[in-house]
Amino acid sequence: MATAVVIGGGVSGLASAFYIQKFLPKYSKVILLEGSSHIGGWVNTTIHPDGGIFEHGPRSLRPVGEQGRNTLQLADELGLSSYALPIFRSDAAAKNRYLYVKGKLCALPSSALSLFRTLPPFSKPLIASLVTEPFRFRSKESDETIHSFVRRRLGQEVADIAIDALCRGIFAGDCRYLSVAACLPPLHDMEQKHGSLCAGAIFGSKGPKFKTSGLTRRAEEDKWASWSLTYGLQQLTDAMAAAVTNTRGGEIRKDTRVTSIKSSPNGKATVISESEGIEADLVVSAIYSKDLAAILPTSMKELREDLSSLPSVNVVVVNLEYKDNVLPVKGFGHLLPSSEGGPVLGIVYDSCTFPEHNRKGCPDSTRITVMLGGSWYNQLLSPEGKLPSGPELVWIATQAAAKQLGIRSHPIRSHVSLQTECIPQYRVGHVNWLAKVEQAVDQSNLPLKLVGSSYRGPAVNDCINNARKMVEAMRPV
Ligand SMILES: Cc1cc2nc3c(=O)[nH]c(=O)nc-3n(C[C@H](O)[C@H](O)[C@H](O)COP(=O)(O)OP(=O)(O)OC[C@H]3O[C@@H](n4cnc5c(N)ncnc54)[C@H](O)[C@@H]3O)c2cc1C
Ligand SMILES: C=Cc1c2[nH]c(c1C)Cc1[nH]c(c(CCC(=O)O)c1C)Cc1[nH]c(c(C)c1CCC(=O)O)Cc1[nH]c(c(C)c1C=C)C2
Repeated sequence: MATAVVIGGGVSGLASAFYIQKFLPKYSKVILLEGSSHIGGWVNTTIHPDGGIFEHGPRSLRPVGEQGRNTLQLADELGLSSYALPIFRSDAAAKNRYLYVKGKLCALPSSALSLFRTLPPFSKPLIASLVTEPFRFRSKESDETIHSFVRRRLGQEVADIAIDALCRGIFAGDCRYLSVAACLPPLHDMEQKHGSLCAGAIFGSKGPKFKTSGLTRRAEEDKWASWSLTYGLQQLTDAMAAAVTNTRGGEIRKDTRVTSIKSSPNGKATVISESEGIEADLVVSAIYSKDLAAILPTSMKELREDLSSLPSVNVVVVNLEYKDNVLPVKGFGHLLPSSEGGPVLGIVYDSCTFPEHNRKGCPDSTRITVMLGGSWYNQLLSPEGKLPSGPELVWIATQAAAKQLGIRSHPIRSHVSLQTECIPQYRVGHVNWLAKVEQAVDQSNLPLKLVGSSYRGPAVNDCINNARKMVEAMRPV
């Protein structure tokens, strides 16, 4: 009888436990240990008694690529297909994304035709950057910042405005530090293999054609741009948790923080929490690398130091709800490039993307989420280093909505969450860092595997797919 212990009950830990049960029957016991009372990690949905939904973490998933299809397949397996809420590619919520620059909302290009127009805040049509792109020099470096990569290939303006904002809207981070090889591997590979992004887009492999069924077929045939679930994204992690506990030998223990891992002489490990020690044949770490460093044996000094060196950012998430339809435009949301200054990263127009999540009987109400902080978190702090109080943060977010969207009314409901160290920042050299860390783990005497947003992508789809790949690599041939 073999035992697997999964540390961390976020989407990565839940997916690891689910796939171990599915593909590795030799682990007759699969025990997931979660330090807090909440299962799902950053996936966290509040459903108010009137049916109105606030997402405090991720809110939509992409259906495309290996990762996107894998999550759809998982949702199918979990019996969630009738709960899927798609955004179609033709919907305003899919087509319209905005930048807020110099006091104006500026629509980003949403069609091939719009590439030929000069769209503010850009000084020339984006096609001008694309036609010269194949002739830009190819870097000899194995990695560089996203900003320098895009400036080199597409010009200063695209890097300073569009890519700067995009990195704030995905990593809450600064493209002048983030690694292109680790954060945007498809773009990096296009240059490495084809010499240019345009050539890569034209001649690059389109990837194998996958057989589709169930949700993957619906998503492809009906042209989904992204999706959520009737009860928000936590419905996915709740269903994963239910599947794990309903399978024989599966167990989830909440409020069980792992304090150390020790190697045992028989190749096993003992996973120690405040209440007990569990002897495990396999240990999966599904926690932030810095948290893993803190529970590894002190003898693993270099690995602990490496794991601790991965930075991450704090994000303040403010959900606001207004009684009426107060949005001046329809779309997914808007982002602010860092040149705008201040701690506001962007605003998501939740009631436009998922009107089904509005409170019952109030289809015209407006829900938005103001995201603040990230790499600019310090700008939120007082000179004494103190974060404003909850009501002060609601005021800051409401003022941002008033200035950027012209919303003058008072919110009828609000919620503030401080998400501490929530998005790891893959800086230049991350790929080498990861190779070194993984080699050290393989050579250690612990039966340890690493998954989670610290390593190969922060998107929920990445977390789930990387957990599946980790488990599949251990399948007997
Ligand atoms: C505001 C925000 C918006 C986002 N938006 C999107 C989006 O739109 N789309 C998208 O794809 N992704 C989005 N993401 C990213 C995505 O949500 C995360 O990267 C992903 O959920 C990380 O999952 P994880 O399981 O790897 O880690 P986590 O969610 O961090 O889970 C780790 C778990 O381990 C537990 N833990 C830590 N230490 C211990 C210990 N010692 N013992 C036991 N348990 C421990 C923690 O309590 C936590 O529950 C967003 C993230 C944030 C913060
Ligand atoms: C303003 C801050 C943030 C917003 N979302 C996130 C932050 C930090 C976090 C986040 N958003 C997405 C992902 C997953 C990426 C993936 O590979 O799937 C994460 C970690 C999705 C996403 N959000 C935006 C884009 C372009 C993407 C990529 C997927 C897609 O095209 O849907 C842009 C965006 N994010 C936010 C806003 C307001 C915004 C744009 C208008 C909020």
